[in-house]
Parts: sequence; C-alpha cells; structure tokens
Amino acid sequence: MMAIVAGMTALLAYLLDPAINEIFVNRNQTALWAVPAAVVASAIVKSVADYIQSVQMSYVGQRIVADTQLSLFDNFMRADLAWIHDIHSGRLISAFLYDAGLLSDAVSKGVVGLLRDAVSVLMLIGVMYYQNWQLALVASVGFPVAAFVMRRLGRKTRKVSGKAQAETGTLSSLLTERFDGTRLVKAYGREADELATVTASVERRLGHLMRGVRTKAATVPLNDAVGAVAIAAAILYAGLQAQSSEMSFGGFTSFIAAMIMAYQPLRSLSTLNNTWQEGLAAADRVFAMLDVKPKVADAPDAPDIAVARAEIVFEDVHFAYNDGTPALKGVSLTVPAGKTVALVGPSGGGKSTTINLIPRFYDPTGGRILIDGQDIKGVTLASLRRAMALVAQEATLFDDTIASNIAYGRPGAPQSQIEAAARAAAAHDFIMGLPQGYDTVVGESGVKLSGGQRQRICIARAFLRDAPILLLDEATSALDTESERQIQATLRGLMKGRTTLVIAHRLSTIVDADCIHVVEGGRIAESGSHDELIAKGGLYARLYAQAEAE
Ligand SMILES: Nc1ncnc2c1ncn2[C@@H]1O[C@H](COP(=O)(O)OP(=O)(O)OP(=O)(O)O)[C@@H](O)[C@H]1O
Repeated sequence: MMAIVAGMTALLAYLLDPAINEIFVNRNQTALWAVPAAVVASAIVKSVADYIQSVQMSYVGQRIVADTQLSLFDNFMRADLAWIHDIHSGRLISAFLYDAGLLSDAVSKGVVGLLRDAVSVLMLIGVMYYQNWQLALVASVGFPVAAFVMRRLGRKTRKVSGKAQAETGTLSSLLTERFDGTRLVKAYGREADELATVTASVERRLGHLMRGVRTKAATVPLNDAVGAVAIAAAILYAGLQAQSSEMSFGGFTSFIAAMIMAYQPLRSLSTLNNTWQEGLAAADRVFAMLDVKPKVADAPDAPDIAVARAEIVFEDVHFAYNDGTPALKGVSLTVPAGKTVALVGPSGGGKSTTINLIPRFYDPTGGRILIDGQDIKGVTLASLRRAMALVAQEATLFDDTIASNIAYGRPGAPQSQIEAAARAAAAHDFIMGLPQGYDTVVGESGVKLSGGQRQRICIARAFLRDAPILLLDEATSALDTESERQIQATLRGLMKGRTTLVIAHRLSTIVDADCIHVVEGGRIAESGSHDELIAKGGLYARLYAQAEAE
C-alpha cells in the first residue's frame, strides 16, 4: 500500500513532463486526452491506497497500544507485592496510559510514516535524477545539513519526553491520592493548598511538554530553510544551463515538481524523527517495567501442596522489607490444625508481616514456614493460595454485583452456594433489602454500603472460598459495638474447623483463642491462653487492662 501511494505520487510528478512537452510543445491530440485521464486515474488509485493505508496504520498503532497495555497489566498483576508497594500506582497508570500512547504514535506515525515518506522521497528523487542527474546532485546538497539538524533535535526531544513522563507519573500519583483522600482534604480545609500542589505539578509538566513542542516546532522551519536554499540552488543551476538547452521545458518543470513534492514527505520525515525519539524513550520505560520478573515465584518443577490437616509452622522466621529494616527477628510459632491462634501486640510489632508471609506475598529472609510439613517455598503458589482465604482489614469490594463480589474467590459458584455463604455471614437479609438483591452493583459507582455491610460481604466471600486455612486481619475495630458483635459471631462460624491465624485489634474478641502470641519488635514476647497470659502479669496483661479501661 505504501509503495502504491509513493509510486502514484512520483507518477503525478512524472506526468507533468508529457503534459507539457506533448500537449503544449508538440500539440499531440492523443496526449491531450490521455495525460489528464492518467492524472485522474493515478490520483484515484493514490486516494484509495491513502485511505486504506491510514486505517491500517492506525490499527497497527492501536493494536500495539492494546497489546502493550495487556502485557503491562499482566506483569503488574504477577509482580511482587514489594515491587508494587515501592512504585506509586500513579507511575503504573502513567506507563499504562501515557507511554503506551507514545509508543503507538511512534509505530503508526513513526515507523510506518517513516517508511512511506522515505519511499516517496526516494521515488521522487528517482524522478529528479531521471530528468537531470547533475541538477539532482546540486539539489541534494541540503540533505546532509537537514540530517544533522534532525539528529540534534531528535535527541533533545527524547530527553524532554523522559522528563514529561516522570512528571505525568507524579501528577497521576498526586491525583489518585487527592481523590482517595477528598474527605480529609475537606475536613482539614486544605483545598487551596492541594490546588497549589497540583498546579505546581501541572505547570512543571506543561513546561516539559512545551520544551518538546518548541523543539518539534523548530524542526520544520529549520528544514524549510535548508530546502529553500536547495531549490534556489537548483533553479540557479538550471537557469545557467538553460543556454546550452540540454533540458526541455517539460523536463525542467517535472524536475521542479518532483522536488517540491519531495519536500512535503521530507518535512514530515523530520518531524517523524521526533515522534520516533519520543516513542523510543517510552519504549525504554515500558520495557523496563515488562522486564521486572517476580522474585516470589514457583520453584522449577514445584509440586502442588497437599493439605490434609492444615497445620502451619513458623521455624525461626526472619524478614526484612526492601529498605532493609528488619520486621521479623526470629519468629517460631505453630498454628495447630483446626485451631485458632491470635497475634496481638503494639502497632508496628510485625503482626501483619507474619500473616503476609503465609500466602507468600513476601518470602522470609531466613527460616522456614511449613504447612503440613511442606516448605511453602517448594510448592506452587497457586495451590498454596488455593488452600487459604483472606479477610483483610480494608473490606475491598470491586465495582461489580454483590454476587460476583462474593464469588470472587470461587468464580462460577452457583447462586445457591453464594446465598448460603451470605446467610452464614449474616449478609443475606440486608442484601435482599437492596434494590436488585444479589445483582446490585456495589463499589465506586454502585450502591454505597456501610463498613459493617462491606465487611460481611468479605466474610461471605471467605465462606464461599471454603479453604482449610483462614487468615484474618480483624477489621471490626472500625465498627460500632453492635455490628462488631454480629460480625464476631459470623467470624466464629467461619473459623470453625479451619486453621485460623487472626490479628486481633480488640483483645476482647480473642479471649477464647486456643493460643495468643504477643508480637513486639519483630519477636514473640509471650505466648499462652488468655488466662495464662493474664496470670503471668506481663505485656498482654497490661495491654488487656488498658483495653478494659477504655
Ligand atoms: N511495605 C513495607 N515496607 C517497609 N516496611 C514495612 C512495610 N510494611 C510494614 N513495615 C514495617 O515493618 C514493621 C512491622 O509492621 P507490621 O505491619 O507487620 O506491624 P503490625 O504489628 O501489623 O502493626 P499494626 O498493628 O499497626 O498493623 C513496622 O516497623 C513497619 O514500619
């Protein structure tokens, strides 16, 4: 298609030769009709090919955006939690939306346009050389100069594009945080300050983008100037040669037409180089993200875990986050099959870290974690995670129906099972009271639920998952006493017969746990049943007395 467009463009320039020499100079009657017909025919072929080509080019570009976005998302979903936490979500979003777009421009306009224009220019230069090679040689003096200008400006574009992208990432981070924290902004009356923060970022981004625009805008006039000198040189040379009349009038006109027609694709070639450079910069960033491979991954030939009793054992487990600060300094504990073990302790002690190691959100830096005697590092991640249900503090719901939210851990579960799970979580009645029952859409754009209702849907999700291991980050502290009591009752139902490790934020809720570990400073400070720990009169007894007093 590209060759057709380029060929037809060159043909139009070539046709000027017979048009002038045959029709006007030789007064040829056949040519009088044939040449205009040929002009129309080649213009039609060029237009059709042009149309098909633009659609094809856009498709190639958009396809690349779509494929890149899918690969990025796939990689983000598989990436280590540690990596995701270290990088702000705004940066991921800007790679997804902004960089993928730049990449598409580089491909659809850049590569394809580069080829098309290069072919057109080559063919038109061919016409020039065919008409008069000495003249063509004179007209070509501008090329090396133009190439040098393009190169310099291309480099600058690439640099500026990198800065603009970094600022786009910062801006999306700022926006996500501000939208999530709207309540806080309003409550503390910080609207004006937030506007100032965002204004600063928007202005910085504008500055970088404008630097790019100026570079791009300078490309065309600079090349135009070079082109004008080349045309002037050609006319001067042709004029000087005119005396010897080696060249016909038609030939000269065709030559000049080819030269002027070559001008347009040459101009676009110079701006395309900038687009191409932006695309290369974006590609660097996208590929850097695609190259990140998760460290928490299946060992080669890892078997599925075989869970029978579901006993969890921590053997002298050490762990440090990426920044190097140790969070666990030798934790050994056992969660006996079917029993409930609670982790309590001061904030920052390491309770969440302990629980996060069981589904291998992170791998320990020392020691081992065993489930039914199998080191969890040696089994497949999918089978390990299938063996557990997680009820986290945040009560995350997706923008989907209640039924889909409950079935998140067991996609395709029949309605009867979904309802049974909701009943067990004491959620069925309030769900039936919603406008569309189980088909009610919840989440950001759907019906807004109370904290307790959200929590109950999450518990129903864990019921339906029906896994032998239950990881519970007790989320009842944000609820009122009545809701908390109800949720506690449903949670006890959920824990029954399952190996449960629970983080207790309210000590009153875990008094009947089989064993309580007090985690402090990354170590287990004391362990025992509620009564034993009270009798001991240590940290737990103090924490409990404090909680009672409140
Ligand atoms: N993603 C992280 N990156 C770096 N350090 C972290 C990260 N998460 C937690 N920490 C640090 O690890 C230590 C243990 O944190 P952890 O969240 O396990 O405590 P916790 O006992 O669950 O606290 P809380 O009761 O407040 O939730 C803390 O010092 C914390 O600052």
